[in-house]
Amino acid sequence: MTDDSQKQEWKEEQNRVNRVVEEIKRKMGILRSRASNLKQDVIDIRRDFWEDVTVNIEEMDDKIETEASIKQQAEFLSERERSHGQVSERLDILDRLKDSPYFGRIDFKEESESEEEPIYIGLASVLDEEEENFLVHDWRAPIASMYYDYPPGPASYDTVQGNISGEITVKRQYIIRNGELKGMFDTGLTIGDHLLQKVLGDQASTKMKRIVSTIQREQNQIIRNEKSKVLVVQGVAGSGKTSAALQRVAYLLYRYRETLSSEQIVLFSPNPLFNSYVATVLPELGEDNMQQMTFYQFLHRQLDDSFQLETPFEQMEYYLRKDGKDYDTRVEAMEYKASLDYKDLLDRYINDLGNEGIVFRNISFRGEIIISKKAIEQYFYQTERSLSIPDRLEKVANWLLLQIKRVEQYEREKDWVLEESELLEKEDFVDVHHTLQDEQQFSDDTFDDYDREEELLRKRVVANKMKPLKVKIKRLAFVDTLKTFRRLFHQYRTISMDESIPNRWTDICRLTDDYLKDKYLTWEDATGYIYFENSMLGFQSQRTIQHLFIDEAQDYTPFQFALMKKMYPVSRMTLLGDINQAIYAHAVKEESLLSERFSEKHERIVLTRSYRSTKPIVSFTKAFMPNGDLIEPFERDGDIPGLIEVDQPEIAIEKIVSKIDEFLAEGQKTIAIIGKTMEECRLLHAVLRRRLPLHLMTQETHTFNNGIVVIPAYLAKGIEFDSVVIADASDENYHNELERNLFYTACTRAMHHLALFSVGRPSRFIEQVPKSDYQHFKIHEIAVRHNE
Ligand SMILES: Nc1ncnc2c1ncn2[C@@H]1O[C@H](COP(=O)(O)OP(=O)(O)OP(=O)(O)O)[C@@H](O)[C@H]1O
Repeated sequence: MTDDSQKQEWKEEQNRVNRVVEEIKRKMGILRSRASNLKQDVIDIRRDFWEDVTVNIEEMDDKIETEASIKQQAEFLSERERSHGQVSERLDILDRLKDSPYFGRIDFKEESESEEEPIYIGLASVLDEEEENFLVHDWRAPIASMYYDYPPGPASYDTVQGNISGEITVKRQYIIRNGELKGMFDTGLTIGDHLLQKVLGDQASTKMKRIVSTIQREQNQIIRNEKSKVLVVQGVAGSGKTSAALQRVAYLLYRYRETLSSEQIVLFSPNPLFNSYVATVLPELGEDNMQQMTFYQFLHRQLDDSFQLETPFEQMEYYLRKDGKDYDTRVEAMEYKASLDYKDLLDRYINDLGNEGIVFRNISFRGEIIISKKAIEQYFYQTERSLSIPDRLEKVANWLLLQIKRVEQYEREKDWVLEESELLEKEDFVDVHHTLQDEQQFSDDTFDDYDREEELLRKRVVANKMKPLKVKIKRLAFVDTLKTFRRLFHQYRTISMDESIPNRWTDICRLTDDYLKDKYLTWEDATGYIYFENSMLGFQSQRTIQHLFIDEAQDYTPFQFALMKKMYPVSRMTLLGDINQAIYAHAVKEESLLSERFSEKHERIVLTRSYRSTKPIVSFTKAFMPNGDLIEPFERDGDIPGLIEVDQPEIAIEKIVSKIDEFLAEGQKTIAIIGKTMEECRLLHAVLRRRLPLHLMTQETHTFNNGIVVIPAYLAKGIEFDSVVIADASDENYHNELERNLFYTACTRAMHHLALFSVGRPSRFIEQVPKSDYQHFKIHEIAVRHNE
């Protein structure tokens, strides 16, 4: 193309941008006036609400009419509010589009057509003034999929009517800012390295970015996958798993907008910090956020307040300290209780409980046992054995409610009832009075009014008193689930040792019971207990949830996954994770959800390209991971990582401070000093806070700001920083297999710079990295003295 024709083309493209922006602005004008009319409507309806409804509650007919009138008015109001909400959302999207209406274009010639048609792709669709043709297609529209899937040449896409094929003659990318064309590239197979280079070279932020303009082909397969009930994504660090997951949510909400809403989607995230990190992506894409929670929150909300639940991070700290009480026993318990073998053991126990062993509670009223646990037990074990335990308990509950009715009749005659009737609420008296009046309409007999009133009052007193008891019975609180669960660790303590039972089983039983006695649930016990409780009392399944996303899926145990399947029985699942970032104790022995042997029927997508970090950082980190050669860096240049080895912690601190000063001088915005444990981080924070402005991130931290943070590796999961400092990369700190993964996780948080410090011998993992891939400085005391 000659210079002139290039200029001409640029001009034409800019003219088109202008036309589209004009149309967007015109539409915004219309919407603004619609929004203001709707707002005025809402204000008027609210102000005049009670004037516009006919309120008359004297007669039954009037009452019904009044209710209908209120309902109609309320519906009218909520319809206006809803419309106002929709118009505002559309305005928000158009506002974003007016600065950058599209980012891509393909010229597509359908097989049956003679001419190609340019398809412009942006964040959302825009129609022309006549509302007939698309000026911009939503990136999630079926036709837009070709932009992500094909280079110029033959291409096709699926529609509800079937597959449409043809040829892409042009594939182009744009950078448009404030309505001005800043860049334009014709691209080949991958979506322009140009643009990707630029986006990836930008600084990290405390909020995750959307990636719609540069989605890669393999990521697009995840985003648009509709076939699989269970989709497993194994992707190396920084390969865009979380990004793909979030764009997938946006895609699904668009694709199934008639039937799917954001409340029907749940994302399980690794820590509370991550929740806020990803919270802005969907709103920026014009969609509402899905429900987000950590697995800890999920389990915690199912326990009553009397339990104290250990967090996974506390378990991790215990594991990493390596010197806790009963350490070996507990570690073995962590491994075993993660497994499906343990779930089988629980199932076996639950099955046995169908014949004997459930511990029940006495039912007491006013300090007296009214139905003994023995009687409940007898009743339970007489019920039909072929029924499930929850069904049998339901029968017991019904029986108990009948018994309670009898007790109620009997209690009504007692003296305490009359005394307490004086404490009744005013409404109770009014109610009783009304009942009496109603009764009198049908009888002339008035001489026993007084007796009848007392009778009604007594009934009321006893009913009020019994109410909480009935509620508890309906909730099956007469089963002592905890005691029944604890029995397992007594009853099965000397269980015949099959292969799956761990060697330290007897000790595990003792230790488990010690914790449970104090109502302390260790993290490894939480899933088992909740599974047990739900199996006994009936699963509280969430049938409305259609899609479940599990990020960092490698950290979930097979048992946890089995529990989720029970809790979300109709949900499709997208599991995303990286086997190399498995950092929990159970991962040592147990099958991961991401391994090839994962027993669930699933479709698997593997992502091997790492986008987050510069090529030198990826080369450094892949060198010490098994199968690291499968990790492909994205071609983005940067400094090679530097390791400073010292023999005194004080010198390490000095060096860390000067490194961070360097980063700050370069204008780096987010800097993380990553430690292995919280204890290490607290120490670092205590020493460094006098020298640097920094924040300590703990498991309670829910948000973070630009600047310097001190954070343990396990809390930095899923997030990224411009520069990362590994505070102590010594062999003492990182030498076993889980520590390898922890170290990998920590280093791969860096986008642009990675600096490591080691007090004493550097980790054996660093020794696996070719010398040419990092700079190694040794500063020993002698040398320092010498320098002085
Ligand atoms: N197609 C893409 N276009 C632009 N940026 C991308 C793309 N894919 C990934 N990225 C960027 O790469 C970085 C890593 O992405 P993301 O956090 O989704 O990866 P991940 O696989 O979940 O990482 P990890 O497992 O290490 O937490 C982010 O900054 C993201 O914006």
